Amino acid sequence: MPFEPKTPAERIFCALDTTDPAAAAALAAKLKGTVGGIKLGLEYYCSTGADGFKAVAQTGMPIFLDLKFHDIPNTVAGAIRAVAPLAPKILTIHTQGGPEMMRRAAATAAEEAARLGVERPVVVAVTILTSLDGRDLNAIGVDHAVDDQVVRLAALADECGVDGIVCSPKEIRLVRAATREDFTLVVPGIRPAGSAVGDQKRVMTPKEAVDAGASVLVIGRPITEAADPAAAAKAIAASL
Ligand SMILES: O=C(O)c1cc(=O)[nH]c(=O)n1[C@@H]1O[C@H](COP(=O)(O)O)[C@@H](O)[C@H]1O
Repeated sequence: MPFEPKTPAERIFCALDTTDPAAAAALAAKLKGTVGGIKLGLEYYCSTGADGFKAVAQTGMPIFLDLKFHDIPNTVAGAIRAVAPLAPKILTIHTQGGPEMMRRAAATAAEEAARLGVERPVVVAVTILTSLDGRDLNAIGVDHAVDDQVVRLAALADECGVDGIVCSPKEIRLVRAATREDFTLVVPGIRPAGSAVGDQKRVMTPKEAVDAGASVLVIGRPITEAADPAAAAKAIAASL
């Protein structure tokens, strides 16, 4: 199930990395209409759980639940069943759990959504985090260049039947060439010209990422730390 946004703004999912459900719901309401959805990740979910998810979901915004599941296949399948009633629009797992884990994750997400009668989440697998560079890969024993490793993991994820991957904007063109046409490419590491890079190492501007073939742009601090987040999101959408 590919993710097919109809407008530039719908491609943008704003990452709300906070522990405060009231603040997250208020910001989600403010961003409604200027972005396609909200991404809730480890910091938020570990602090607020399913109730925190529901607090943001009741704004009506599609939710991308980014918990990057990475464990043995049975445990990941159980975690997917546990979050399935929340019916997230997008859900992350990790390629590095391996082929069997990815296959089980894709199958479980489909089976559980059908059983519950909810829309199936778009399941995407994280390749190499955008905070890593070649030196970091070498430090964990991977001797391939970042590009090569991302393409290898993307092709494996495609083979295993997940809907797409998470990669940095730098690898989009290579991944597009190595995967099926409707593969969903979720891309963090997005920085409008002039904004602080922070802990991200492989970045591009929103327009460069969309021109290269990104399906979804994950953008956090350039929107959430702006004096006027809705205006910042609108300016990014206009730049696309
Ligand atoms: O899976 C992700 O969303 C993710 C993968 C990755 O490789 N890099 C990455 O930054 N992310 C997430 O994307 C968001 C980026 O936030 P900003 O750096 O503030 O724009 C964060 O919530 C990260 O958890």
